[in-house]
Amino acid sequence: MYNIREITKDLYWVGGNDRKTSLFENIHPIPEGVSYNSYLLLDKKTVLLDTVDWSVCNNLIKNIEYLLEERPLDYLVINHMEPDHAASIGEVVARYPNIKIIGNKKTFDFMKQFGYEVNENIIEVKDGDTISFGEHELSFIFAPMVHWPETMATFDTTNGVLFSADAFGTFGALNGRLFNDEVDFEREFLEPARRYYSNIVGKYGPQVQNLLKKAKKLDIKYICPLHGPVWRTNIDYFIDKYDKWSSYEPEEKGVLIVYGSMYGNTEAAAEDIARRLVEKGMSNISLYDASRTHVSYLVSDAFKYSHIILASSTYNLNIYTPVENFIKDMKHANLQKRTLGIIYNGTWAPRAGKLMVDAVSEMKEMNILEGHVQIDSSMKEENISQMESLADSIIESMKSN
Ligand SMILES: Cc1cc2nc3c(=O)[nH]c(=O)nc-3n(C[C@H](O)[C@H](O)[C@H](O)COP(=O)(O)O)c2cc1C
Repeated sequence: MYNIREITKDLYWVGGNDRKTSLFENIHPIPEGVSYNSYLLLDKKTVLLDTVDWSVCNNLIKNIEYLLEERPLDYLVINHMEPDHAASIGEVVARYPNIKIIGNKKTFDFMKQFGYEVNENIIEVKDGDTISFGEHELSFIFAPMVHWPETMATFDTTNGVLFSADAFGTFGALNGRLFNDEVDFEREFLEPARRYYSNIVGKYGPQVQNLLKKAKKLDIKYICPLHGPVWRTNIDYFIDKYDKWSSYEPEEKGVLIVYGSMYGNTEAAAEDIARRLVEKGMSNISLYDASRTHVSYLVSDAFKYSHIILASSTYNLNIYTPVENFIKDMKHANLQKRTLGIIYNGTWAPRAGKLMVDAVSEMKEMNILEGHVQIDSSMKEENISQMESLADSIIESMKSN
């Protein structure tokens, strides 16, 4: 059975929702599900913009068949070759063998690499090229590394629809809604959107900035991403979030505290610093046990908050592995411009402190506050003044930021 939504004249959402996959990219938990968006333009010619993940291929085919009635499918635009959007290309081509595929040189290189036949039925476009399909003219805007090298966005110059590929996407199934004004975005989607951005696209901030510069020159009326809601109101709100995230500016003054603790003593230190911060007036705090929280949530909050406190016990002369993993993932996401406090623990060779400082020092524009707190197995009276002064330095550094 079909399940489609009309977006604007001649344009339909023909994608599907996935609530079965537990790990997106086989890494990131998605308890909120995810949508794979595909769009069908019914002009003099018919144009499908991207396909979907294999898990919802049947939904896509039913939706296309319903809308096309007896018409052929003339064109497929591939904005992104990642399999969560491209896995259904083979099925679409098998059903519509005369379809012409529009992409760039790298799109077709990747199609071959993924085992698709690339024959004479392709149209290779260059950055800025346009093609008219009747009333609608589509312009192709290259967006390399947002988030693969072949990625492009497509802009309908007739009605101002931007097909933005993975940019402006988010985790979260749509549950019948499609447009941003049909959901409570801040409540339901902002955290999944931040977690999606920071973990999937976060590394490519400069490339996202390039796309935003190109987008500024367009009169955008709708943003149609490959995951999550379609934007048709308050578009600047989401563009502003993207501008912040991609320039690595924190969204909020606040403190993310991440601890790694086997027997609870480092955890007690994390609790202690949290309480001191609140008593000094800073209550915008998130505190996580790195062993129990998937690292994608930690990276997401690292993009959100201005300050991070790392509290780790020493583990076989190293940083406790889940905390080390978090630092590595922040580095992989290219996170910058944060202020950090360090608390570390050890019983005979407390090396975690120095190792955390070394690891964070390799990242750009990270301000590591002086006065690292060393705990010898468990917190003692003599640690209280150190904790107090770390809390004071955090509050003080917030004033100057
Ligand atoms: C497997 C294991 C390895 C450890 N390795 C070290 C170490 O190399 N150096 C050290 O000073 N303490 C080491 N410790 C002690 C921990 O750092 C100890 O758990 C900590 O001081 C107490 O903090 P916690 O209650 O937060 O775990 C190790 C403990 C365990 C269980």
